[in-house]
Amino acid sequence: MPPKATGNQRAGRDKAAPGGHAGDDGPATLEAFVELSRKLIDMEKNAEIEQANEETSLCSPETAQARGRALLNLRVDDVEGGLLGRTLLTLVSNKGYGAGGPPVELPPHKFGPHDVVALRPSRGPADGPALVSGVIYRIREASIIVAVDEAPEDGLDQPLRLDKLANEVTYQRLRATLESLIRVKGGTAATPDGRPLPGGGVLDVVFGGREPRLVSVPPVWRPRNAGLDESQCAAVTLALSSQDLALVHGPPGTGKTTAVVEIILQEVARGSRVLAAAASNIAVDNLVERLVRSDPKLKLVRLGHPARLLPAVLDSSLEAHVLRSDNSALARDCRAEIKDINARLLKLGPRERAERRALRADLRRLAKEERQRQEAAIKEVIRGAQVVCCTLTGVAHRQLEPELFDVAVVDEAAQALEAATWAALVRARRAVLAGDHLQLPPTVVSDEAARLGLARTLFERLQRLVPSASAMLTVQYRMNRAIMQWSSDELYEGKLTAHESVAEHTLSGVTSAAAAPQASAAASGKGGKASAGGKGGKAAAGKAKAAAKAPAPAATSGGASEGGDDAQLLPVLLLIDTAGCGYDEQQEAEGSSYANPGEAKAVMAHVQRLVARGVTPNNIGIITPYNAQVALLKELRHERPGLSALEISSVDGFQGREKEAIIISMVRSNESGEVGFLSDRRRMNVAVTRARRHCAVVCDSETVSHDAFLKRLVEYLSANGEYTSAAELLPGA
Ligand SMILES: Nc1ncnc2c1ncn2[C@@H]1O[C@H](COP(=O)(O)OP(=O)(O)OP(=O)(O)O)[C@@H](O)[C@H]1O
Repeated sequence: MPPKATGNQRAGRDKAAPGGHAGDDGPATLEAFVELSRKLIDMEKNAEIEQANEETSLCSPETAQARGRALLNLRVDDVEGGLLGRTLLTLVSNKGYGAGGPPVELPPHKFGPHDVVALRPSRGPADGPALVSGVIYRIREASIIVAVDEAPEDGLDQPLRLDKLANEVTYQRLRATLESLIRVKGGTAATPDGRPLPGGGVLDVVFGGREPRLVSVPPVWRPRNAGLDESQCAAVTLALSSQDLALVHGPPGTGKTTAVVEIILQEVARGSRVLAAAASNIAVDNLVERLVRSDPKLKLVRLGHPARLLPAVLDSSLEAHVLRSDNSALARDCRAEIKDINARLLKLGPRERAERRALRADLRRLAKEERQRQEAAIKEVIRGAQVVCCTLTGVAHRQLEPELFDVAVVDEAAQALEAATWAALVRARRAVLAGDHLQLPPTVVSDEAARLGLARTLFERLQRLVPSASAMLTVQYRMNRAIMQWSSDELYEGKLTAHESVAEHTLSGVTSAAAAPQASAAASGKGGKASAGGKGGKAAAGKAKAAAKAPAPAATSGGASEGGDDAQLLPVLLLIDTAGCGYDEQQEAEGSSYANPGEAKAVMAHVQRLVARGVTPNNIGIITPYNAQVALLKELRHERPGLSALEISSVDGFQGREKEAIIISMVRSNESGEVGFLSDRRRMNVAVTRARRHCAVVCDSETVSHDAFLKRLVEYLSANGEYTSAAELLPGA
């Protein structure tokens, strides 16, 4: 049974660290893997359905809305054609309708782009028939745009509710992949026209105990991207030399996608046909954008529902290619003729039977021809593509069934379920997997399924199983060295180095000089000093001393006023300690997410201090592992003018992204030293490494230091950055 407090499996639910399977290499045989996976996928599907039911149909509409799974009392503000034949419905709140002003902000919700949703009458039953279902195209503060195949003719002129639907297709496809794996091993898996699926070589490495093979002489290749570093070049060489399987391990900011783009371009240059896939639409789009930018002549097609694609890649979509094709023009002619015949049919009298029959026969013939022309257009575009890009779920789409590839390249492979990854691998002779198993694993709703291995990825397993097939990228292009070093030492055996372009960069490089004088006044006397108040006073004072003794040069900002007050006020690393401030955590009434109102105020005080120093809000991100704290911080943001561009999200929401300044709110503060999933190394690794120039951690050092890993983080921040007590940020609070 899924946890009650669901709402979000990614954040807010405190559970054992997912993927705590160190040393567990998973089932040894393919048969055991398939059997276990079938069971775990069913568990996961049931957990997701149960979660959806609990949060929607089994509770009152108001509770469903409070849990973020439903939005009530909406109205359609706009119906637009476009998006390659789909219809876009813009939904806004009915509240305040008619008052003449702009639509009011939607209540907090957990809808995200690409979610499958149903639109129903607000007053009807939650599990009643939908007026229409579709995919979320865009989300704004006051509106949600849903892409549907066709707008319903009736029913949109009443108060509406929007519900998130469980997406069962994903599970059906995962099961189908598992079945095909058995057939690949037996040599009986084939395309519809009888060609055998080629993924057996990779299966032999993973389940047959065979060592990955390399060509005897590594191929010579001329980089398309002249700026690749040595470790990226080595990864490309390994991938091009591999005869079955290569892994690219890319720690945060090390240019994993840059290396993947180069691998794909090199493969195309030597005549390979490439399947490029990733678990999420956003990762696939990112890859498409980068590939098209690197080689505008590349024959590339992006498969997927247009609502799920970024506008920048729509031009590469299958639909856009098909619309441009000759077959498509002929199909359009058929459609025009069909329309014409239908109009003639309407005008015929009841006696003109023979003519009616003849026109009907014409209609059938034209409809068949239109379908055939469209299918031919689709086939032609896919066949002609050097690179086919789609999500791992999309690989199982009917349109790809007849297609085979020389190499399957999977980006963000450490965030993909193993069964999903195999969908791509069985379609190609060779595979390249890129990812970082030391960042967040795939999202799994069922705790039990995660515990039994569903969150363990093929990438993670292969890192241990065949380390010789893996190349690690070691130069990072994001973080100041002081931010990177903690992550490097804790998770990457100290192997990372900071590229010189970022190693010393600080917030002074992105502040507007105009704001500085005001800033000094706003923040004067608050940086770099320790407070000694309340229950944590002693510890705080002790740590402050340590920090004062060892301020690393790289850990404070330089820039215009090197060494002066400004430098002190914009440190690279900052620990804001709430120990002794009495900011106790609070657990949600329903569920197990936590919030900490006192800590939230301290976080916002630091945001304002940064803004006063000239850091623009769009350069600042707040990361907190708990949904309840995300909601609380968003309320505080709303109360403060000028902060709408400040991003506040769970760790998952920030994976793969970066900000100049990151503030981490750890939330947990209790007498017993409970830290929940804060102790997940991978979660904290992602949080810290989103920061380019400034990382502030707001926490109760006494509580979190009960965990050895977090204690080391607190000590690292104290020793290499500045320390301040939250009491100093909020005097008199
Ligand atoms: N060899 C290089 N020289 C200079 N900049 C680079 C190089 N490789 C990557 N970068 C830069 O580093 C940043 C991160 O690169 P990229 O997006 O490829 O990394 P990633 O590893 O996929 O990122 P993430 O950490 O989000 O997974 C980008 O701004 C990119 O331009």
